[in-house]
Amino acid sequence: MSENSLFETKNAKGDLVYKVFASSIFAGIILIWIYRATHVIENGRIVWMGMVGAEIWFGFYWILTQSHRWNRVYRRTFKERLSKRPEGDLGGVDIFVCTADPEIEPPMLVINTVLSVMAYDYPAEKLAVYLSDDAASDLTFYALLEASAFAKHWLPYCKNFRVEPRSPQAYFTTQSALLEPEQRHRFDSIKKLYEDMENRIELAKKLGTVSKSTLIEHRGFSSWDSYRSKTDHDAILHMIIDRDGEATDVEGCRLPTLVYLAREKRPHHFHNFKAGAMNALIRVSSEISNGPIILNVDCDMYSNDSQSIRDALCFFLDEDNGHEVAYVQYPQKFHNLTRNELYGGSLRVLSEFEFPGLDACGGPMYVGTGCFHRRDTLCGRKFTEASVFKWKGRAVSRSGESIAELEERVKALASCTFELNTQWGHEMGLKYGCPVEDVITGLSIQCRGWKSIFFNPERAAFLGLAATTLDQNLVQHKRWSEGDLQILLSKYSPICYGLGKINVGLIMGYCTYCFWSVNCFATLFYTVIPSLYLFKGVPLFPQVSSMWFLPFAYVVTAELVYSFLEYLWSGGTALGWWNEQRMWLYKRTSSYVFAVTDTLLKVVGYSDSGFVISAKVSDADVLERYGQEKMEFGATTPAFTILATLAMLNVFCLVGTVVRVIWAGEVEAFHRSLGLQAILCGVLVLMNLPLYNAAFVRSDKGSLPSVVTFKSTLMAVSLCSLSSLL
Ligand SMILES: O=c1ccn([C@@H]2O[C@H](COP(=O)(O)OP(=O)(O)O[C@H]3O[C@H](CO)[C@@H](O)[C@H](O)[C@H]3O)[C@@H](O)[C@H]2O)c(=O)[nH]1
Ligand SMILES: [Mn+2]
Repeated sequence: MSENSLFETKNAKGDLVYKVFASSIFAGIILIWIYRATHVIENGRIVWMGMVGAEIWFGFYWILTQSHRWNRVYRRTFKERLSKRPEGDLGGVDIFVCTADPEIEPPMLVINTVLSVMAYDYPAEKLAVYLSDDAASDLTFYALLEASAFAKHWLPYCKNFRVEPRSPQAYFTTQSALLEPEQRHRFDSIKKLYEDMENRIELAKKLGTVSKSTLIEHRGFSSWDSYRSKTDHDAILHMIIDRDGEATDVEGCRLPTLVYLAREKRPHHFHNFKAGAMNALIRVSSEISNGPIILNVDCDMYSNDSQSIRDALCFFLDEDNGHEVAYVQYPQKFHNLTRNELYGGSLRVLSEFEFPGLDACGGPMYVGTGCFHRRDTLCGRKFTEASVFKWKGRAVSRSGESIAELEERVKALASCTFELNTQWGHEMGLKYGCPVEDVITGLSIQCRGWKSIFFNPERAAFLGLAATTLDQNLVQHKRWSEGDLQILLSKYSPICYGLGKINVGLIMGYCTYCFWSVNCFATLFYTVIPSLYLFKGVPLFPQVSSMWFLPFAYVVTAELVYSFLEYLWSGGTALGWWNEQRMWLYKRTSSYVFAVTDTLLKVVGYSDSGFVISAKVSDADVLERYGQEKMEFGATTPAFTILATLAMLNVFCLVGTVVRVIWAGEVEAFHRSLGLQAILCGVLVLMNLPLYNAAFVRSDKGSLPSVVTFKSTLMAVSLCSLSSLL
């Protein structure tokens, strides 16, 4: 590392210890395989094959996950060295915020994100913020106008008092009362301004319309004259703040450019969801600001650290390694998690272990938000040794063009027909046709020779909203696991496409996610068959007294203890780990099942995968239960039917077995041959305690609907009786 390096990379501590440990697990897995090969179950060939299949799968999958842990690297930046360079050395950064539905993503949420990124500690004349609104909502547009006026007070306030975070909502809710008198006064007045703005926006939302005077005041609203519906309208583009214009804040300083864009939508033109929105933004921004660096965030992911742009630039501008870097990905973090992460949505282990592991093999995936890209790479440019990062983008010249003329010209880039017969969505921009446009785009960038960087600073750079109900979590995971599986089956499969282009460890790393959903088969088998056979009194695992018992016991216990420690090291709680195990089970037995089925249907041409937008607001009573960490089962969905059936089945098998053993006095024989099976079944029952509670005890709206309880009980009883007849 030289004196001028802008970042440093360190290897994880305790690497060797981990490698020894992992090798011992691997030995255990091999022994389990040998045991199965040498102990065929005589009267039950099919079940034996199922057990073999599941255990081969688990072993194989475990090997894949080692790519995340074998080597890990952690990054640190030296911003102070960057700031020694003259400010003039910094260039344009364009920030894209995407929103798609004013009901699911309320305008107040969206503008808080917008304000937080407008307030980055970065020269305003080099910053441009673009909001893409896939709903073309005049309410969102109105809120953005309000935000632009509020920004004139907010930005100087943030800079004068160096406040963090710079999302006003987050700032006002976390700010303590201990302020210097001078700031106190400004604080009160800015808070009042914010609340007034909020009231006006909420009022407009309630009335369903913006006040007449506002309508007349701003020419922008006339764009809605020809609007028919959110899937049928012209492109709408407004430069709300033009940094080259006269606009300044209340202290006379420049403001960043602010642009509203709703790309054209027509019913017979497919819009490609977020990927389509991003590509329209890439083109539109290239004619307005053309910043060589693009940051993209979801509308709920506000900036929590005003220094993040400078951190990210340390990687691109580093003299030794910056030329290889295509994108810098920050972890997704959330501000609405409960203490014990009821739905396991914190992605903790992913941020602390898995992505640093990928980073050691060539770089993390692109996960759609909190990611800084080089514009030219995103547009398809290949890596060469000469890819040294230069600020000199094509300067945008506006020779004598008025804002209205500029808007009119640039709008054409956001039309439905613009992309016809072009490479957009294929070789250029984000890729189309996959529910995880981000992952497939990142993979193809890496396959063109680029590296990426994972940067997980002490202070979270971005904070978003995690899903707050079980159903939402399962739906989100269905989208992710389905998208990842589709990548595996597409021409961008990391195995075929990536081989020879990226590191084998990285291919394995991608495969861990691509094979997520495939886990459903082995998991379903393991949660049903051993329990049913326990009920029948047929052993499927070695006896406790046998030597073969040891590898099973070792692999399972050691892996559980390790995953527990990993979770604690990542900053989680013990109960949080337990909750995550439950979610692990629930995702594998529901989301992943649907992901696999839908993907298969898509392959044969029967279905099309969409993009179900994650809910960002919930009813007050749902939120209250979420706060109390009570699982939300209050919906009649096929997913809940599966989960409840499995839960009932296991409890019936366990209870049935206990009754039988005590009745017949077989305790000793049972202990010897069915010990492991009973433990497995017992653990499944323990994991499902919240479900039984929701089915039989609770009576609030989050309890399991009685039709689901009834259906699942019926199915579980039928399965148990069927299996004991066979
Ligand atoms: O047609 C669409 C659909 C979605 N979005 C936006 O995409 C973002 C992400 O959508 P969300 O419903 O919040 O999905 P998540 O599951 O939370 O998103 C994760 O996973 C997605 C891929 O499945 C990535 O695109 C996201 O960046 C990543 O945060 C939001 O800002 C949406 O407004 C659009 O702009 N247009
Ligand atoms: Mn989201």
